This record gives sequence, structure tokens and C-alpha cells, in this order.
Amino acid sequence: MANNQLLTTIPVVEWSVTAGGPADDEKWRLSRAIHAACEQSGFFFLRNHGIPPSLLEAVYAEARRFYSQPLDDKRRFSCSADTEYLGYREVGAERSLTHSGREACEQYRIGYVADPPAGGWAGHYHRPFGAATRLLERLATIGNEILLLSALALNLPATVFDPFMEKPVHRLGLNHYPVGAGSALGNRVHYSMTSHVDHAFFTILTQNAPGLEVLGSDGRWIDVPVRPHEPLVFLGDYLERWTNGGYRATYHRVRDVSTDRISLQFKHRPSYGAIIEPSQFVDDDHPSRYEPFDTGRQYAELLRSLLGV
Ligand SMILES: O=C(O)CCC(=O)C(=O)O
Ligand SMILES: [Fe+2]
Repeated sequence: MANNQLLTTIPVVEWSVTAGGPADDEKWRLSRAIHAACEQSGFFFLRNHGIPPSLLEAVYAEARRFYSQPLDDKRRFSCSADTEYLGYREVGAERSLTHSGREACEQYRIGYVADPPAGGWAGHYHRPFGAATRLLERLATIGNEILLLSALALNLPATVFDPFMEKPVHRLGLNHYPVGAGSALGNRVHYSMTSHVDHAFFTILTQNAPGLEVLGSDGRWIDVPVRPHEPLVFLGDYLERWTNGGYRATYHRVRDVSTDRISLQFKHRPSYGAIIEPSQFVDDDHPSRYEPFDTGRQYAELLRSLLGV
């Protein structure tokens, strides 16, 4: 029974304002808590993170406002390779990686860009999302602290991730799942977003209605309880590669919804040119299980293939 409980309960990490400060007992406690959660399951709730509920509510409201507009108005913000995929993706824009249908949600991305030309085109894509832009900054700070604590947890210098993080291309996604979108698209599956791992070090996600499921280490799907102000952190593909599989990326998916749902997902990403390889964890006894991975190029190619733009 104890085992059963372990596998279906999502661990909670109590955050602390000293997380970004100098090394002390509290920081050590946090790094152990994160390490335990990452080794056990790869995901955890983050409590006492300091982001005001009012900011999160303002972001949900902003997303609702944006998505309630006519499609032509939303299309003024459509994403493409030229926008580094910032902006709007309408319902069904994204094909599924695993079935013949399309993802049953509409999506929007804000974030940092690799190549802002003079004139700052990226401003256009952030204009409808002032509160979300403030949330992005808060989550980027927490993300940096989680990365630093992961380095400590793995007995590596606090600076070990610095070379990857000179100009990070973080993303904040705002997804909207309308009721019935999957059947309107003709999908034959009962989920609105197909199981996948995120292309990031990790993701920090909140949802305002049920739907998210994460794959536990025992191979069973776990329904993530709705906590609109308490984010779930889960590991992405890059930490799995970088730790040579010591930490496993979390497969996740979204069930078809019975109430309108919004999720906010912050993806903590490295600089565009960062190449991730497991060199810190490879020796004669532990051969490399992953080829060097060009994060920026792969991400752009994946999105081009899923979206066709
Ligand atoms: O909506 C969700 O809860 C998950 C979205 C997601 O997995 C993604 O956009 O990568
Ligand atoms: Fe995801």
C-alpha cells in the first residue's frame, strides 16, 4: 500500500525566498527536496512560490479575453517561423505527433526571442498579454533558481548551467481547450493534447480546470488536481539528456474537457544555440545514452513540422 501511495501522490516542494540567495541550510533542504522529487517521479507541486494569486488570475482573465475575440482578430497575431513561433495557433493548427488528428486547443506563446531585429517586432505579440509578460518574468526567476538548486542537488558547481543561459529563449504558453473541440475536429481519441515531453529543462504549469495527466514512474497516468495558483513543475527532455537519463522527462497529456479550460505553461529554455549533451555524467562505467542535441534548431524544426508554417 505504501508503494501505491508513493506512486499516485504528487510531491510538494515548499519554496523559500532564500532559494536565490547565498548557500545555506534552507537552500540545501530545497535542493534535496527537488532532487528527491526528480529522482522519484520527475514532477512536483511548488508551494509558497511568492507569485500573487491576483497575478495568476489576471493572466487567466487576459487569456479568456483574447480567446473570446472573433477568429480574424486573433489571426492578426498568428505565429510562424518568422515570429520564432510567438503568437497565436488556432484550434487544430497543430497536428498530433502520435495520431492522425490534430490537437484540440488554441494556443498562444509569448517569450524571449533569439533574434530581435531593430524595431522590436516581438512587442506586437506581447501587447495583448501585459499580465502574462509579468508572470513570465517571475517564472523565469524561479526557473533560474530551480536550475541552480538542481546543480547543487547533483553535486555540481552552481555555475554549471551558465554557458547555456546567456540568452535564454523561455516561453510562456497560454492554451485554451474549448468543450467539444476534439469531436468538432473529427478526432478519434479522447484527449485534447497528445502525450509528449516538453522541449525545455522543465515546465512550470498551472491550470484552471481539470484535464492534465502526467505519467507516473509505474506507467500509470495520474490526474493532476486543479490548483490554479500552485504550479506543477515537471522535467523536460533537456534535463533528461543532460543527466544521461538520471532524471526522466515527464510524459503528459490533456484529456478531453467537460468545462472550458485554460493552462499556463512556462518552459524554461536555454539560449537558441545551446547544445545539450550528458558530458557531466559520462565515464567508462556510464557510456553516453544521448547524442549532442541542438536545442534551438530542433525546436524550430519540430514546430515547423507540427504547424506547417
Ligand atoms: O494544457 C496543458 O495542461 C498542457 C499543455 C502542454 O503540454 C504544452 O503546451 O506543452
Ligand atoms: Fe507539454
